[in-house]
Amino acid sequence: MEERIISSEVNESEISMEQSLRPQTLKQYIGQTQVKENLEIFIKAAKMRKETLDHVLLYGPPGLGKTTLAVIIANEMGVNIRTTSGPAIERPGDLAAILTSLEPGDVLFIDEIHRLPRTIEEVLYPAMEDFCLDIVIGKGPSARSVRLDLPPFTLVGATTRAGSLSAPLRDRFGVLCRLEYYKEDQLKDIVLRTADLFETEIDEPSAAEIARRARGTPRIANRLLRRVRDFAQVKGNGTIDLSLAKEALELLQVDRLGLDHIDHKLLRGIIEKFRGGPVGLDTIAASIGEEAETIEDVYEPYLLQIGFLQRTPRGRVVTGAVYHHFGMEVPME
Ligand SMILES: Nc1ncnc2c1ncn2[C@@H]1O[C@H](COP(=O)(O)OP(=O)(O)OP(=O)(O)O)[C@@H](O)[C@H]1O
Ligand SMILES: [Mg+2]
Repeated sequence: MEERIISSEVNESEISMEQSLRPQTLKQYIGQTQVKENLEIFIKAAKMRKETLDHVLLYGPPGLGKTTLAVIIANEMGVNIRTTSGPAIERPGDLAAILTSLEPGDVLFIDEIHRLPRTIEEVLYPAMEDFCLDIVIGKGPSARSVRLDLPPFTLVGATTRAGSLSAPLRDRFGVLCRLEYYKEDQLKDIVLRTADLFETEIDEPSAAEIARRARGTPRIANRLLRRVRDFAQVKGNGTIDLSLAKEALELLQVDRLGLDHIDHKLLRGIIEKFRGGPVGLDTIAASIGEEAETIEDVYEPYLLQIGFLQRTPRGRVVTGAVYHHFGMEVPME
């Protein structure tokens, strides 16, 4: 897959920069009001009772702040966080090693928890429910099972695919938090906050312009800001104003809704080759030379979110908004 500036997934070179931009407290975390309010109450209550926080599942598209929230939860609880991911835990022993090394109250963060192998999931159930671990020692007829007590801990799981989580695992989380795409004014605040951390001067209209093209996603907003800042340094005096921001975004080929040439290819393809649809996902995939799964996971979610695409039982359909966006006439039925 080619690199896209508006990709919601993190690229290698951004990882350390992202870490430095992460808000550290619920107060600093912009948007997601409902999730924040809930967490604030649950955290307060757990602290008053001097208990660990219930297990928390964070789900939603990439780049919306799941990892950030996991770190914040640990900070607000005043405990350590241990981070791992579903695919990193291969054998029950891997999980046992992590669990037995936790301090009471710690947060264990499992990213991409939907990719946890089933055999590991089963080890996790009693750990989540009763803070204990059943492990089998030895092999064959002499094998016996021993029960190990664990320190009480909070599991924070994150996933972009809540639907792929098994029901028994999902049911063991006491707190379910669904992250939503951000609104423009929230993204604007995120851009202003990041610019402040970068010590870059930017005015509100420019921040709003970047926010508008960020596909509801803080990660993309921060990435666009970084590119615009580079442009301002090279072409100007480092300060970002609206005309400079627009010029930079134009060069990045991100249109005023945050769509790039791949989105355009996809949407125009459906209009030109399939009269706007309905057309099956596999047919679209073949016609633009992409994997169906990539379209479904990476390209489509935002287009569905802004109402440019609709899923029907007979396939994908582009909406009138797409014709307007391209300055085309909406065809008569
Ligand atoms: N509410 C927020 N306020 C300010 N910045 C945010 C917020 N949410 C996310 N960010 C910023 O966006 C970037 C991406 O966030 P994060 O890594 O937490 O996303 P994620 O949901 O874990 O993504 P992935 O699914 O790829 O793991 C971080 O650098 C963080 O600084
Ligand atoms: Mg993450």
